[in-house]
Amino acid sequence: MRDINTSFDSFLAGAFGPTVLIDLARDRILAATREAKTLFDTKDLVGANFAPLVADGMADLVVFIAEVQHRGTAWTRRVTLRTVNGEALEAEVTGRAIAHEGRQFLLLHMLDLAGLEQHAAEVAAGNLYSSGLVEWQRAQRFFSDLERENQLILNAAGEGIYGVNADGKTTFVNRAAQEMLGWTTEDLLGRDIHTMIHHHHLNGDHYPSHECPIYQSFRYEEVNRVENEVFWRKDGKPIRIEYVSTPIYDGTQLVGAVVIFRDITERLEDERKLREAMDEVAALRDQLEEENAYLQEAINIERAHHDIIGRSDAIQGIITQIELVGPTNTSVLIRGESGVGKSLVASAVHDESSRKRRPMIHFKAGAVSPEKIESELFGQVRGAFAGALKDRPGKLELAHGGTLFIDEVADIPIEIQGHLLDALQNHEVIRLGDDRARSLDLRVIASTSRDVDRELQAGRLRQDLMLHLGVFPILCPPLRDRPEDIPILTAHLLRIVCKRLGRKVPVVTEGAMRKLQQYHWPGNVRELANVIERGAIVSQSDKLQVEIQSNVTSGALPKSTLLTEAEVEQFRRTNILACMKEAGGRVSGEKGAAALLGIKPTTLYSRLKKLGLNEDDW
Ligand SMILES: Nc1ncnc2c1ncn2[C@@H]1O[C@H](COP(=O)(O)OP(=O)(O)OP(=O)(O)O)[C@@H](O)[C@H]1O
Repeated sequence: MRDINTSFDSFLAGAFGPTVLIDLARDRILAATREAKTLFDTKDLVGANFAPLVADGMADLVVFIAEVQHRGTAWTRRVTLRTVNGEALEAEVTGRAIAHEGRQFLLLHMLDLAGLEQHAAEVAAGNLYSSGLVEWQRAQRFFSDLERENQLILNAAGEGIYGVNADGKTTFVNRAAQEMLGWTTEDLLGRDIHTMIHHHHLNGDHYPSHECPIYQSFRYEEVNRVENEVFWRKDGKPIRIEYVSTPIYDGTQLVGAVVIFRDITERLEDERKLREAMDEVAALRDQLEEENAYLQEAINIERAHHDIIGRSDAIQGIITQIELVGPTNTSVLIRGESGVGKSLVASAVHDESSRKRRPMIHFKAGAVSPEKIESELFGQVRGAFAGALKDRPGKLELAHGGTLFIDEVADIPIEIQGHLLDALQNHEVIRLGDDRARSLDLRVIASTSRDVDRELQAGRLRQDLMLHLGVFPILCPPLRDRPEDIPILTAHLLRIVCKRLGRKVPVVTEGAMRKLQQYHWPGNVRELANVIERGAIVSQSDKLQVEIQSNVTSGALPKSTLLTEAEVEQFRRTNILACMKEAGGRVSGEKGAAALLGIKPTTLYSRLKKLGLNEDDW
C-alpha cells in the first residue's frame, strides 16, 4: 500500500501548493500534497473520495473535467470546494490530465483565492507552476509599459480607465477612474477589482464575476459594451456607468482587458426627467385634444347660448335656484322629461360657478353603448382591453378643475354606478388597466328623465349614488304645464333658427300660436324647436307655417309602392336620423330613439355604426 502511495506521490513531485491526484474512474484521491491536506483540513485525504469535497458547482466540475480531458489542461473558478468540516473554499482549480498504464488520472491544483497573495509569494519561490508567474509578470510588465507610455493620455482622459490581467487583478487605474470611484490606485492595484467595485447589481443581487462582461472579455476574447450597470464607490454608493471592455494582447498572448467607463448618473436622471415631461405633455395634449373636440361639439349643437327663456313661475323659480346653487360646489340633480331644458339648466349652473373658466364636460350616458361607458368615464391605458389602442383620459379626468354633467345618470349600468361613486367620494380616478390614481377636483351635475323612485325600487339606480348626486334637486316641468312660456319661447327659437338659415323672421299669427299652445308637446321644448325649424323652412310667405307631426317620421316615403333597396336604405337612414333628433341624441331609455323605433338599443347602436352616423348628423 505504502509502495503504491509512494508511486502515486511521484506524480506530485515538484507540485507546489494544494494539489491532489485523482483516479477519475473511482473518484478516489490517490495522492495529496501537504498543502492540500491543510486546505481541506484533514490528514486523511489520500484514499478519500473527491466528490464530497465539492460544495457547489458539481455540473461545472463535470464540464471542467471534460475540458481537461479534451485539452490536456484547463482552469475554472466556477466550482466551490469545501473542507471536510464543511467550510466553503473559494478556489481557482487548475487541472491536468494524466494517462498512466491505461488509467486516467487528474492532477488538480487548487489556488485558494482568499490566500492568493500568499500564493503569489510562494509561486515566486519558483515551482512547477512558475509558468503562471511568468504570465503574471509578463502581464504586469505589459501593463506598466502601457501605463508608462500612455501616462499622459490615460490621466488626461475624462473617462475612467483601468486595466486587469487575466486573473482579474487590477494593473493600473487612471486619474478619472480614481475620482469617480473614490478608490486610489494603491487601494486597487493587484486586487480583484470585480469584488471591490462590481460585486453587486443595483437591485442588491450578487454579481458573480463569471457573469461579468469584463471577465468574459478576456475569457472569451471579446469586446463587450455595456450601457447601464453600476460600479460601487469606496463610500458604498453606486454610480451608474456605461463601459466598454476590450481584451488586450502582448503579441499573440492575451494578457487581460482594458475597461473604459463613463459616469452616466446625470444623463440617466436627465433622461428620466425628459421622459416624465414627455408623458406629461402627451397627457396634456390628449386632454387638450379631447377638450377641443368636446368644445367643437358643444359649439355645433348651439350650446354657446345658455339663455333660459320663460315667464312661468316654474322657469323663474329654476332661475332663482340656479343663482343660489351655482356659485357653490354642491352636486345638483336635474329632473324632468326629455327635451325640457335640463342640459340648459346644467350649463347655467356651471356658468354661475367659479369653475366656468374650465369647460363643463357633458357625458351622455344614454348615447354610449353600455360596454363603453366604463372606459368613457374612467379613461383607459393602452392595452387595457381589446381595442384600447392608446392611453385616453376619461370624462371624469377631463372634468378635473371644472364640472362633469352626467346626462341620464340612470343609463349607467348599476355595477358602474358603484365604481363612479367611489371615484367621486375618494376624489380620484384610475384609468382602466392602470394602477396610478389621479386626483380629481370636480363638481357633478346629473340629470335624469326617469322616475327616480321607480328606478331605485327596480334596482336600476343606486341609492347611495343618488344621495351623493341629489344634494340639490332641480325639477324642470314639462312644457304642457307652462303654456304661458310658449309665445316667448317661440319668438326666441324662431330668431335663432332664422339667423342660422339666413332668413327673415316670419310672423307668428294668432292661429298658429293657438295651435302651438294647445298641443301637449310630449317632446317638450326640443319638439317645439323642431316644429319651428320645419315651419321656418317650409313657410313660403312671411307667416310661420305650423305643422305638428306627432308621429316621428321624416323624409316622405316615395310615392311608388315598390321601393328599391337603395330607397329602403335611404329611408331607414332618414328615419333613424329623425328619431335620434327627436330623442335628443339618446339611444336607450323610455324616450330614447330605440324605443321610438321599437327596436333594442343594441340593435340601434349597431345600425348607427353600420350607417356611419354619429352625433354630428343629428
Ligand atoms: N327654457 C328654455 N329656454 C330656451 N331654450 C330652451 C329652454 N328649454 C329647452 N330649450 C332648448 O330645447 C332644446 C332641448 O333642451 P335640453 O337639451 O336642455 O333638454 P334636456 O331636458 O336636457 O333633454 P334630454 O333629456 O333629452 O337630454 C335645446 O336646444 C335647448 O336650448
